[in-house]
Amino acid sequence: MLCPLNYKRVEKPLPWDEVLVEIGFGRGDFLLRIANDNPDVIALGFELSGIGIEKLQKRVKSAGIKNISCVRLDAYWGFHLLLKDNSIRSIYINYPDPWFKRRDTKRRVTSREKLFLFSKKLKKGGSLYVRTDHLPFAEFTIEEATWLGGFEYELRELETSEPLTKYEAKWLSQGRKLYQLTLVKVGETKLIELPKLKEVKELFPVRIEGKEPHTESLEGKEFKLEEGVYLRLFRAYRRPDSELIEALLSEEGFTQRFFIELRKKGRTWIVDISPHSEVLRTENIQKAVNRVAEAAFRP
Ligand SMILES: C[S@@+](CC[C@H](N)C(=O)[O-])C[C@H]1O[C@@H](n2cnc3c(N)ncnc32)[C@H](O)[C@@H]1O
Repeated sequence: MLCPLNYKRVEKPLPWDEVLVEIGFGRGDFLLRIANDNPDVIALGFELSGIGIEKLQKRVKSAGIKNISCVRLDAYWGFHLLLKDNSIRSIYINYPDPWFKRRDTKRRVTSREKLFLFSKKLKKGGSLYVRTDHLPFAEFTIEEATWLGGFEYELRELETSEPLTKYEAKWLSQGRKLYQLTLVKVGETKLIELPKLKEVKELFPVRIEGKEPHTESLEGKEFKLEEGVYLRLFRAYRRPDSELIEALLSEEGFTQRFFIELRKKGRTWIVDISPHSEVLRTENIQKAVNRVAEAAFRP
């Protein structure tokens, strides 16, 4: 099993029909434990921190655990891109960032859009377990789940002296009260429209004959490629026969940062994703290449 697994390269969705998923595994103590306790099931972890991924990779290797996989990706997009509907037995979220301010509630890992997606991917009867030291976070999650429908819930105070994770140890040492919220998928939810990321098999370079680029004029520009899809260009790096421009593409909130390369071959310039940038190949990445080629060679 790959840990880390490169979500840009794998066939999607992954072929797994029975998965345990942890969101934000930190050091990985809990993920290792559920993998050990359930050797016949895949335990998949999503984590944004590269350090967390590296630490887990080392521990998985040295312990010789075969049923763990991990991905460095926002769990929301991980669920969206990688997991089959009705394939998850349990989802675990231990001590998520609470995003205290009301205006930040959309960022919370249990906002209604995310709960909707989790529900789609959970098997019927499957559960989402959230541990937190922040009671308003648990109450927020209950409000969101109640609005959505399709879940039963139980909220209880945790009585433990054996920490499961780094943050659990930290909060226990400070004498904080801890809570466990369990949401069980019992039926269908209200529908929420999900973003559409269209992957393509291949990206095609653009060829421009007999003109010279002026990437300097693109620095700092922003383009709307379609509704909800924005391309922002940063610094350009120029040499006589090759130029690079740094780009950020946001597709309904899924962001990718990469370089677009312009390379001269004879009288032809070839515009393509730099071989040093690996991207998730989407229709909009192709549009970004096309747009840069068009704009860079405009007289
Ligand atoms: C407060 S720490 C808790 C870590 C660990 N679960 C523990 O209890 O010690 C939250 C972790 O979630 C990760 N994280 C936050 N948002 C995430 C997301 N959308 N997808 C994946 N990981 C996320 C952060 O990088 C961080 O490691």
